[in-house]
Amino acid sequence: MLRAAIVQLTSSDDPAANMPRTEALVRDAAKGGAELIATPEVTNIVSMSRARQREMLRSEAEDPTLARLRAVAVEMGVWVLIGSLALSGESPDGRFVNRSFLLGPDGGIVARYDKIHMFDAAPGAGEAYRESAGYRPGKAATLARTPWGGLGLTICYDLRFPELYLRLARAGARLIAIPSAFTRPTGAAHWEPLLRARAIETGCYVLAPAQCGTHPAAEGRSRETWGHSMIVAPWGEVSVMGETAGVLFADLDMAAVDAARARVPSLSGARVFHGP
Ligand SMILES: O=C(O)CNC(=O)[C@H](CS)NC(=O)CCC(=O)C(=O)O
Repeated sequence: MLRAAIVQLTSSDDPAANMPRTEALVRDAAKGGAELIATPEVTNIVSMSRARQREMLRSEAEDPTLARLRAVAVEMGVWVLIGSLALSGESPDGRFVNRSFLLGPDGGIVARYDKIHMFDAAPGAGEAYRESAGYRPGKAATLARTPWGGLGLTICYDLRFPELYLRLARAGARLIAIPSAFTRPTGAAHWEPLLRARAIETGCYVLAPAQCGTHPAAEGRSRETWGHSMIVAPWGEVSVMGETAGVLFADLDMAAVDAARARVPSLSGARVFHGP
């Protein structure tokens, strides 16, 4: 059994204000017995302003949220998946990166992953995002080794690209992280079915900690996120949060991965075919 926890947050555009709230919930999760604790996409800052991001963001080496959570991982003796940090100074073209970190219980960085698929979309209600203008996309899928098996690292909009998940599962993933900051319109329409589909088609546990609530407006644009953080079992059963910050625990029986794959062997059953 793995006791896992996901943390739901309403991150603001001030990393120094977000950090103690994040740390408090990670500590609550550890005190509740969680061995693996996952936080949402852009745990350190949600901002609609590139100017504000340029002012507040730091490089990986200087990021205070990363340093703080590494210390918490050591102190509490837990694995922490920082869903992502927005970081500057990592790309020669001046763009930021949207990077996940898996921390081991010794505080070491076990794996890093830069979000591959950038959210360039107009999901409705006058909202438009051009993530690729602000962030440099990653180019490499990442599978981390953990005591519970392979953990595939992905982020938010990646959820819509099922090939990535099939490749992670075929390479050995038994757990997949999908930390997110979903919009409200796409969350209402797509969040749960896409997460359940990824869990069912890969036969993996899916951990999907998300941002929720209302984030600071800037440049005349506001931002709300969907919340409803979820843990999905390989057979598709869901544990779900509401729309406010907090922690969700789940006891994961890793044998359910093998059981689901034995009942329906679609992960290993793909055939080579021609066309269209
Ligand atoms: O902007 C930042 O600082 C960090 N990046 C994000 O929050 C990204 C781009 S706006 N959000 C998503 O990918 C939501 C995807 C989504 O909602 C969907 O696929 O429907």
